[in-house]
Amino acid sequence: LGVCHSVSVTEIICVTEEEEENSSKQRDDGSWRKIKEREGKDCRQAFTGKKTTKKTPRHMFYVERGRNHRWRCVEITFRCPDRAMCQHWVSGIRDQLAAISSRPKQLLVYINPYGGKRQGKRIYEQKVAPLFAQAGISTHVIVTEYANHARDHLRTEAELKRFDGVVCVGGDGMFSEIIHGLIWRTQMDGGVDPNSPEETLLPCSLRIGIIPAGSTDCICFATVGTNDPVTSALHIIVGDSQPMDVCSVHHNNAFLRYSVSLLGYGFYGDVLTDSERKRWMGPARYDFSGLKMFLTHHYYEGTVSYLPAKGIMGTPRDGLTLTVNKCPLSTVCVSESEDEWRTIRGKFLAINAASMSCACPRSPKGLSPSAHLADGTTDLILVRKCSRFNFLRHLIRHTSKDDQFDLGFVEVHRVCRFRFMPRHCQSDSDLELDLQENSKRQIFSQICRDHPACGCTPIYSSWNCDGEILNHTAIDVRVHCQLIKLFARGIEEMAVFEEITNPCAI
Ligand SMILES: Nc1ncnc2c1ncn2[C@@H]1O[C@H](COP(=O)(O)OP(=O)(O)OP(=O)(O)O)[C@@H](O)[C@H]1O
Repeated sequence: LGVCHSVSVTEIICVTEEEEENSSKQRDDGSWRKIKEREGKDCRQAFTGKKTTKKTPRHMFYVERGRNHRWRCVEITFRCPDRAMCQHWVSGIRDQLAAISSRPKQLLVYINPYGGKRQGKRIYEQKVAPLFAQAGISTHVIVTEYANHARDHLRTEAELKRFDGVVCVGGDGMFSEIIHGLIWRTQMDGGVDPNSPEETLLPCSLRIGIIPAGSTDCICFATVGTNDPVTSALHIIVGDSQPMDVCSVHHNNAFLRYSVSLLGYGFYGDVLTDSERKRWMGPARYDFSGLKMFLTHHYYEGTVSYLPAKGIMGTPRDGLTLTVNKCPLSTVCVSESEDEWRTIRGKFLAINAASMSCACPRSPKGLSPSAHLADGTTDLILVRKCSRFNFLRHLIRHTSKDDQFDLGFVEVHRVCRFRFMPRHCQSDSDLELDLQENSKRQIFSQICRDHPACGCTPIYSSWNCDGEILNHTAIDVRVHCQLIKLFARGIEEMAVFEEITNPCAI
């Protein structure tokens, strides 16, 4: 082997004492070889070790990192001629593992049996439950029976004090249920009114783990770097913690939904609305609706106001992608005085707020490549009315190295709060002002827009809130810094694990 010379204790899953019957696997030269690969598991159970001399054995245990951020559980067998020495090592490692307080011991698990390809239960039972058992984690498993079962259970019934974390087995919709239940419950228990956008919400104490088993697993991909149930299970076992911002979306002082990834009006709202009508097409519906909405080229008028974030590290265009440990731990948001607000009125093809990069296998850079998970901000991207050709240039840049914001009709602002008011909701005085300012031609186009039957652009779009359609178009959005925590660590850079400098390494 000879490649890895140390392993961090924090990445050991467990130690067990081997039976002596395996002695046939010992080599005469005093070195140790891989003894088994566990069948039926994605995780290879390799176990290697090497004695440098007969009397001074050395041990290596590690979570093996594969390609594309995948982790596998690696098992190493060490045999020692001196039984007391062996037991000393085993108990020493066990003591160190027990001292890691961030590792969960009790988990509440929700499985959506109907998410994705309906494999949630099988994935959990075959790939995840054995790893939890091996790591000594006890679980309370609930297989959901209807939509919002997990959310409602968390809101009212779940005995949260018994658990160190909540795990959801499913897709982004299931994750959304979990955060809605957990955040709501935390506010209720703490006496905070979740309806008011002026309230600072209380952070949730329980961490959330995502075992990807849906048709869209974007949150898992953006926080772990891959959609692999074993990798996610191992991040949970080692007790990773990744704080994450959450946007609360309100309409007239009433809470609508929470968002952690994308809030999109115009293009992305229309694509979602159209694709929901074509569920029978399966995942191909997103491509179909995307092409259709690109060709229809609708734009929408309205007013965007935002509170710029200050005191933060970085800008939406600094090219710094999110990597492990690089996210600023806290943000100083501006004092919310009214004169700090900025207002933009116009015609937009898309208004997007990306609270994370929104990277996915199709768009590895994502909507806002430099968005951070936990800095208390969201990147507000405004795509003004432009030609189809220009809009296509912007969209194509999401998949290339070119900067998608480096176009005259696109602007991006890092904000901690924003509001949107579609033009048809504006007050009469606002509309009058507009009419005076604008030309006669625009008055006609307004009349035209009020009668969509003529085939002109409809007057309003819908908000796509993490894959759900909102019932209102006039919204008030506030970012809550690090409101939740995930069993994840962001996306690791190679250097992080090539060079193990942890003093706690063996
Ligand atoms: N037992 C259940 N029966 C029906 N629906 C459920 C059940 N449990 C959860 N759900 C709902 O199923 C929806 C989709 O679940 P999930 O996100 O796990 O899968 P998905 O395949 O990624 O979803 P989507 O169809 O949105 O791509 C969620 O919004 C959730 O509320």
